[in-house]
Amino acid sequence: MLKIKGLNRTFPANKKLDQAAVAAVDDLSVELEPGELFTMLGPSGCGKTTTLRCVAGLERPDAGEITLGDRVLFSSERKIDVDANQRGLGMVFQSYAIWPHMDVFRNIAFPLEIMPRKSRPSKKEIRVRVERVLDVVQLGHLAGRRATDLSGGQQQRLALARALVMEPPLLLLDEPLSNLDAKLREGMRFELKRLQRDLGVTAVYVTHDQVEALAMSNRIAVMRHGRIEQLGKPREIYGSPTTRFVADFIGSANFIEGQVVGPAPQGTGFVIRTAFGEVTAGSAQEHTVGDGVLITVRPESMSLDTAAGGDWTGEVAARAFLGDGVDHMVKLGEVTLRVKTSPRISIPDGTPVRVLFEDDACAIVPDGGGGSLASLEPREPVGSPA
Ligand SMILES: Nc1ncnc2c1ncn2[C@@H]1O[C@H](COP(=O)(O)OP(=O)(O)OP(=O)(O)O)[C@@H](O)[C@H]1O
Repeated sequence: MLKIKGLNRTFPANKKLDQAAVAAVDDLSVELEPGELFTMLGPSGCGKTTTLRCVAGLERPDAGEITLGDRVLFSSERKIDVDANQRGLGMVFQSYAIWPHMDVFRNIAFPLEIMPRKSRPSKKEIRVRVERVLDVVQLGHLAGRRATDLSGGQQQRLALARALVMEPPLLLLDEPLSNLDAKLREGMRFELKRLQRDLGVTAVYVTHDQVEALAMSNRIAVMRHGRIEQLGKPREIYGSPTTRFVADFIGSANFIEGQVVGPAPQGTGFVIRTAFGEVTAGSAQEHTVGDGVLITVRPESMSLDTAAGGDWTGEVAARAFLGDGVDHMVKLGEVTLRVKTSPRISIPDGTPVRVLFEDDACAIVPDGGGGSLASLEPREPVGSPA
């Protein structure tokens, strides 16, 4: 499958525009498994699109090697750089450029019709292939409609059908759902995943939307500054972030500083003393008594008790109704914790509350990455006032 080795792409400085050089992709290596949906996730500017464009052949890397099966697509050492249109990859980008003057059928057939004569399928075969992908993306009943008369979601499926009709060994998807409204985007996530799985096509998916990445991917590479910060299954990335950056970027983690008191009396993990009380936290690493650590806890792994008093007592500072729950921002001294409760619970601002932790709620962040504590304050709740 796709193998990327030591990929580098630096955009040179531009003195006129007063721009410094940017290492958009910095020594990136990764190997995809056949049939997987592999997501590159990260904030704007972390190098996701540049990596994808290098694979597509739309961007020339400075160094590295890209191979697909036993075909070398790019190698700086061997001076190989296969043209984009010779790589035979399927691509769906954010702005899915459909041809407005053609109907749905022609939009899909066209890439086959313009293939070089010796590899071009017969007219009959083109028809069969187009009808098959129309079926897959469930647009068969709209084959004769003008592409511009389709809804956003239908246009998106059309773009996908046009990529699939080429029967590519690898599908490259760059934020293909970002132009759709929230409801449609959610539906398309599952549809896209179903299509990709049913067809058994390997896909590289680029997004900055962590929910999308968690919902769709077999594996996620969280990227930062042109490098992969963590690579793993969605559950691993969410449950066991290995750096502060990943914990903060995926979901809406809380962070609390503390000190190791000793091993937990039961099971694995350590007892951590914090300014607000003690808590047990799991860890993939060894720690000694007195170690300063940072623990992370998910908003949905805590609950609130209005019979306040004792350790972990704070005050509700703000709330936001999210539909499937209520985010309570609880102020404990200098720290604000985001606690997600069931939608039936709404505790008024100013109420003293005690924060309770589920078993295995807390994990010690190994902290391989940077990010100051100040930047790790929970973001404002997104939702309407509860
Ligand atoms: N043609 C270019 N010339 C100069 N700098 C560029 C060029 N293309 C990208 N960059 C820079 O390279 C870095 C990585 O960009 P890239 O588009 O790969 O990021 P991204 O993670 O896909 O971001 P986004 O989610 O905003 O698309 C950014 O700092 C960007 O400004």
